[in-house]
Amino acid sequence: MSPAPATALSQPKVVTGDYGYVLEDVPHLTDYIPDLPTYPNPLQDNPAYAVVKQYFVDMDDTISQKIVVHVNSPRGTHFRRAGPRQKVYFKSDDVHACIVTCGGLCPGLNTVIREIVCSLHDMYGVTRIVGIEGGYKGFYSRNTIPLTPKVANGIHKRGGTIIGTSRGGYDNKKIVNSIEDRGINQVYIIGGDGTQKGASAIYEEVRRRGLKVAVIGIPKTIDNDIPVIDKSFGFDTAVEEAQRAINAAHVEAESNENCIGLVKLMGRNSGFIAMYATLASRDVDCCLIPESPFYLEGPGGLFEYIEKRIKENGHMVIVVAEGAGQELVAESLRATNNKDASGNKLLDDIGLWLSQKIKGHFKNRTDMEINLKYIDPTYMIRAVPSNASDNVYSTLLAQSAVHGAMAGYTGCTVGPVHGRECYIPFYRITEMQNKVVITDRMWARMLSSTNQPSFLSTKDIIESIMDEAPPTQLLDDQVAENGLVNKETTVC
Ligand SMILES: Nc1ncnc2c1ncn2[C@@H]1O[C@H](COP(=O)(O)OP(=O)(O)O)[C@@H](O)[C@H]1O
Ligand SMILES: O=P(O)(O)OC[C@H]1O[C@](O)(COP(=O)(O)O)[C@@H](O)[C@@H]1O
Ligand SMILES: [Mg+2]
Repeated sequence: MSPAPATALSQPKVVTGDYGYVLEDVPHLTDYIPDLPTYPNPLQDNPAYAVVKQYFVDMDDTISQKIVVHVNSPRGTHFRRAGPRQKVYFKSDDVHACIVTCGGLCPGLNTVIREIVCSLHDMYGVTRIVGIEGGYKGFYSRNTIPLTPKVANGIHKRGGTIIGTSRGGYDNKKIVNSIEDRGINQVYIIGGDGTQKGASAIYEEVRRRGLKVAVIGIPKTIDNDIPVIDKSFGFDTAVEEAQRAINAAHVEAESNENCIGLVKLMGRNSGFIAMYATLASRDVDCCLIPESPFYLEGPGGLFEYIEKRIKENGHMVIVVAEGAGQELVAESLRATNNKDASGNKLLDDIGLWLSQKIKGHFKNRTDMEINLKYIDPTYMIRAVPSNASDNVYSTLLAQSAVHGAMAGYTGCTVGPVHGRECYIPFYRITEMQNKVVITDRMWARMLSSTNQPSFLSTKDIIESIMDEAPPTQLLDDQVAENGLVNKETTVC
C-alpha cells in the first residue's frame, strides 16, 4: 500500500462538542496510512485481564483538563483517555520496539524501562525489544541492547538507567534513518522537555516518510517543569531524598550557635522540588526559587530576615533552588552564557555565591557572629532508586504507553491528568514550561509555613501574573473571571 502524501507538519486534531467541549486529540497511524489492518487485542485472552468487567477503554472516553468548574463553565479542554483498546494495529510477531532515555537522570527511569519491556512481552507477546544506548546519539552511533523481562528483572531497585542517557547529539535525519534501517516500528522515548521536542520532530519525520512507526513520549522531569501532567515520576522520590539534606542542615543549625544551614536543590527554571521539600520538612525558614525574585540588602531583604530569625531562634535553615537568584549572581560576577550539550544554559552556583554573600555581610558584625553550613546534595536526590509510590506511578505510565502504541496512537506523550492516564499531543507538552505560580495558593501555603518575606513588590506581582500567559492561545480554562490568566500549578 502506498502511503498518503503527508503535509509539511501535522496539524493539531481538535474536536469540538456541546457546551464548550474541546478534545485535543492525538495523531493515529491511520491519519497518514489509511486502511491499516486491525487485530483483536491479545489481552482479551489473558487470564489476568479477561475477568475485568470493562477492561478495554471506550473510544469516547476523554479526561477533562478542567477540574474546578462553576455551574455555567464551558466544559473546556479534554484529552484522550489512555489504556488498552479492543483492536490493535500491530501483530505481536511484527512488533520491533525500542526504548531510549535522554537528558538528566530521574528516579524511576529503570522502572519505566522494566514496565515497558514486561508490558510488551507479557501482555502483547512481543519478543523483539531493544534499548538504544546512551540517549539520542545512540540511535546512530551504538549497537542496540536486547531487552527481555529477564534482563529487566529487578532493575527498578537501582538508580540511573540501564541503557544510559546523554545530552546533545540529536540528529533527526540520522535517528529516523536508524529507525527505518533497523525495522523498528514502536519507539518509546523517555525524557524531559528537550527530549519531548526531539520526539515530536522524530514523529514528524516518520510521518513525512509515511512509516508505520508509533512514536510515544514518556515524560521525565525531576524539576517537574513539564506542563499539563500532574507530576513526573521520580518527583516524589526526589522530594523525599531532599529531606535528608534538609534534616542534616537543621541538625547542624540547631546544634551550633547562630548557625545557618543552607541547602541547594535542583530546579533549573522551576522551583517545585524546593517548594515541596520545604513544605514537607517544616524546619525550613526560607525557600528561594527561580520564579520568585529576591534581594539581599535593605528593608524586606534576605539579610534583614536572617538577622531577625537568628535573633528569635538562634538558627535558621535556607533552601535554595539552583535556578534562583541567577540575575543577582550575574550582576556581581562576570556574566557567562555557557550552555550544555543540549543547549540548556549552564547556571552560576547560587549556593556557593549565597554562602559567600551571607558570610561577607555578617563578617564585620561583632554583635552577631554567624556560622554557616552549606550542603549541596544535587545529584544525590536524582541518582537514587524510586520509592514505592513512584514505582506504581511508573508502572501505569509504561503500560499506558504500550497500550497506546499497540492501538496505533503516535505523536503523543502519555501522562496523568487529575490522576487519569491520558494521551497528550506533543505540542501541548512542549509549548510552555510548568512553573511555580507565585500568585497561587501553593506558594502562599509555603510562605505561611516559613514566615519568610515574599520579597515582592506590586510590580513583581503584576509581572508574574502577566508571565503566565500561554504563548500560543488563551484556553478558556486558563482565563479567570477577571480576565487575567490564572493557571493553577499542576501538582496538587
Ligand atoms: N528543541 C529540541 N529539538 C530536538 N532535540 C532536542 C531539543 N532540545 C533538546 N533536545 C535533545 O533532547 C535530549 C535531552 O534534552 P535535555 O534538554 O538535555 O534534557 P531533558 O529532555 O531532560 O530536558 C538531548 O539529546 C538534546 O539534544
Ligand atoms: O549536570 P547535568 O547532568 O546536566 O544535570 C543538571 C540538571 O539536570 C536537572 O536535574 C534536570 O534537567 P533535565 O530535566 O533537563 O534533564 C536540572 O535540575 C539540573 O540543572
Ligand atoms: Mg529539561
